[in-house]
Amino acid sequence: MSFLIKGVSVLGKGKADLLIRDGVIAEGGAGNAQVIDADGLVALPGLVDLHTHLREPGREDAETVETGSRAAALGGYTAVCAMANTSPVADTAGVVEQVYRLGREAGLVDVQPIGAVTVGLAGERLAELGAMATSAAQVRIFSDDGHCVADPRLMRRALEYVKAFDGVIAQHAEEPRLTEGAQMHEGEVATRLGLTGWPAVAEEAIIARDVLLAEHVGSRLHVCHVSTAGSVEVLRHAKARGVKVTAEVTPHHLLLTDERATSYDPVFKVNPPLRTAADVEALRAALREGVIDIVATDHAPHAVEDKECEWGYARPGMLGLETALSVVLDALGSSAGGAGAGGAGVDWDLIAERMSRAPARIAGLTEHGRDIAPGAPANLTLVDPAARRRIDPGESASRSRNTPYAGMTLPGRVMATFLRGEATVLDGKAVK
Ligand SMILES: NC(=O)N[C@@H](CC(=O)O)C(=O)O
Ligand SMILES: [Zn+2]
Ligand SMILES: [Zn+2]
Repeated sequence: MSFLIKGVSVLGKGKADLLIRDGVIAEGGAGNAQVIDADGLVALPGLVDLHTHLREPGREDAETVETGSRAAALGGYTAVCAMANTSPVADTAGVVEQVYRLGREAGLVDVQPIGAVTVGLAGERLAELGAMATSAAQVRIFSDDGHCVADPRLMRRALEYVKAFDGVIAQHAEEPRLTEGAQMHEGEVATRLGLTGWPAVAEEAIIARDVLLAEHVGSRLHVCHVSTAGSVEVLRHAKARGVKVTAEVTPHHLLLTDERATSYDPVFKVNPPLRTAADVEALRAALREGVIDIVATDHAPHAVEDKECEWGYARPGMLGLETALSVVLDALGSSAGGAGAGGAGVDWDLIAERMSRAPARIAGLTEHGRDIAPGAPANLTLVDPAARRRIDPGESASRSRNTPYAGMTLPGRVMATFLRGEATVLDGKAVK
């Protein structure tokens, strides 16, 4: 199968024809390639998500590897890293290999399993990190996400252990003693609503500790879902000292604030919680500047009974894969004076760096996040920057419906996605 993508603007610059053949960006005659009219479309390297919850094994009613992969492809992704908080937990070679195999079978994106740091995410003893690293899934990222590796000695040992194979520990930074019973961001809104607060310092204290630990042992640390202005300052300081730390921000923390909780709609309940407008501004600036390296979705599907209940009982987490690029275009566009018609003013190279190249580098996914040039694997996505779409939860390819953007109109639309030269999305629709 080959494709000729006609008149596409690669990273928003100029116009070119792209030939895809035998899984790579090719040169030469188009032959009998299927022609795609890409007038007005922007080509980006396929997006890479470093933080996705696929819920399989264990909660296939909320998401499966296949449904989550389809949502990812529709969002422009060609690779996702699947978090370990499944049931059973992905803390053995057997479970990570199962998730890896399910991803290959679905064939919609490359699914790279993340291994748990501790057995059962219990924070008591290290999981079989080496066995997961040498398994068929070749795990390089380890995380207890959903839980913080709170014990500093365990965190130190995990950081030391993964150094041998250039692995990285992705930390969910939340000091558990400071967030007992927490329901939302600790601040004015929480006081008004009478909900227990999740203070910014619970995140910042763990990041500060962990960058010092990473510096001490010379290992790589990745910080999940950074949500506060104070965390940005800690990261800035660590990076200036040369600590090997990278960080992510979610689309929702770039767009939404704790004011959303006034609706008491649990769709806005998430960990870490939605913060203040000042935090949102700081996160946007940090992402532009590079203090925050990447956008990661933290796509967290939940079944209806876990979300459509009282706030206090609802599980934290929200969908993200299908809306991430649009939210980022909206968030980065608006404070830069507004993305113009047809995406004028969008820094596409920055989008490619923060949503494809840098996450691919952190995860060690060498086939992704490559320049769109002859010989490179044809992992790419075509975006219509002029489109605007109203988000309808019923249209989601995810098995869950907990999108916080329902009814909002967002810029940009993914029109096509290619994984190793095979179309996974065409005309804005999933191919299989
Ligand atoms: N983000 C969330 O609120 N929830 C995540 C876990 C996590 O990312 O901490 C989940 O697994 O549902
Ligand atoms: Zn988390
Ligand atoms: Zn998560």
